Amino acid sequence: MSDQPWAAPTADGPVRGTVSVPGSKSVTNRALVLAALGTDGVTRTVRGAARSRDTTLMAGALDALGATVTTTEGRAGTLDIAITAPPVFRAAHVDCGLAGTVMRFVPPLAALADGPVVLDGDPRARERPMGGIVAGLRGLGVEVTGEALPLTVAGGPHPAGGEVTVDASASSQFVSGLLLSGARYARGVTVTHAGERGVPSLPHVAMTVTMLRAAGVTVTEHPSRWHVAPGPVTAPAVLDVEPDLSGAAVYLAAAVATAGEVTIAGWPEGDLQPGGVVRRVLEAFGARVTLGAEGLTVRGPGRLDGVDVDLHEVSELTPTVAALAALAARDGASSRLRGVAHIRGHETDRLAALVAELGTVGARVAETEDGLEIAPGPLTAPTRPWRAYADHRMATAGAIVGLVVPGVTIDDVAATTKTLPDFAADWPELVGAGVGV
Ligand SMILES: O=C(O)C1=C[C@@H](OP(=O)(O)O)[C@@H](O)[C@H](O)C1
Ligand SMILES: C=C(OP(=O)(O)O)C(=O)O
Repeated sequence: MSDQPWAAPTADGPVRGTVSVPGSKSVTNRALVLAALGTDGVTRTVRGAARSRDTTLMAGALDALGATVTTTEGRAGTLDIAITAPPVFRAAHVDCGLAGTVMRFVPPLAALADGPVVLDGDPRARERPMGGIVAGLRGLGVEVTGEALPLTVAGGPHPAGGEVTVDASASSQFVSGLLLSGARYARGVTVTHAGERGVPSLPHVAMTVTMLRAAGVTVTEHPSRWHVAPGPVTAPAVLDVEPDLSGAAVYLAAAVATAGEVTIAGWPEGDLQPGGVVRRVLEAFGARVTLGAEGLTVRGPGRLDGVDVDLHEVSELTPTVAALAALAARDGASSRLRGVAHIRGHETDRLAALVAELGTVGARVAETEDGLEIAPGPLTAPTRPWRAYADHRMATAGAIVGLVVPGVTIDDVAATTKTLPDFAADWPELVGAGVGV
């Protein structure tokens, strides 16, 4: 973290520009895992990966476990990461950082190693929920020491697999993690979710299923139950990574907040990420959204509408939506964000963090059992620097607020490198120059 808070640029008019966002960390990290699980000795290339902390951590984890990982410059600032699966994974120490995808996707793969694998991460990572992975692995015949990070997975290298019931209401990544390596378990893996709440972020489980199937794995889906059959894992030789749509939403929010116009180049046609939901959420604020040859374009309204949205399926959008809701409140509109109780276990407790940080600019935000309520009222000069809590999306939420509230500074803009390595340079350029970045 730098000692100096970062001055968030204030927009002196509508923000206009075209933005190319980095590849999705969710797609990249699944692709890296599937390449490392390959059963045919073929080298696979994950093309267009972001140079972000989470993807670097995943590549580092797979390297430590014995995969051959070669990173080269890709097009437009991206990375191409070539991965060859090892004959057998080896004992290792794995740094998960603060990456949910690393801490939940790697332990099931570590069970295929021929020795113990120790996983640890940032201080906050030790507080993030791991129950579904730990209980799930034990139910599948894998010895795990610890209930959260630091964890040791004993290694096998031939885990039995079978059927397991877990409570995945704290994170969809419990399900995704168990499924991703499931084909390499002797009996495959069947995961049933049983919990007080449903599995959040279900489109991310759908992403896992789609990418497994593209890797030749047989997956059967039922409500709250998924089965991966044992068998070969043979992902395509080149795995292309789509732009990160949750990252894109931050740049699009600049148009929504300032009655501007922002285009995201290369908006994906498929439904690997919930792009349609991103569009609908921004439209709820009164934005106009169009998809054309040049990409997805959002035009912001003069006055923002309040929103009443269930973000259970797209919970990682919550900080962005909360920032826009605070701006709508300034226009006299109240908002309600629902279905996101589990984000108390994200990079930070995002509900508490949003109440505290939006409060520093005078927003009247109350935490509910499963979300936030934002009451109408003016925004005022910040009382102190906006805290990022090492959370990329808290940092970008502060930047969105800073577009219209002069004087917002962010204590740790480097937190954005978790998924958006160039944010601290791109954002001022977009806000100030009104040209493509
Ligand atoms: O599998 C994934 O790539 C992700 C799943 C979601 O996690 P939760 O289900 O814990 O919300 C999402 O919020 C996270 O940013 C990425
Ligand atoms: C929740 C998030 O990340 P993670 O993959 O670390 O859970 C996120 O990116 O908003």
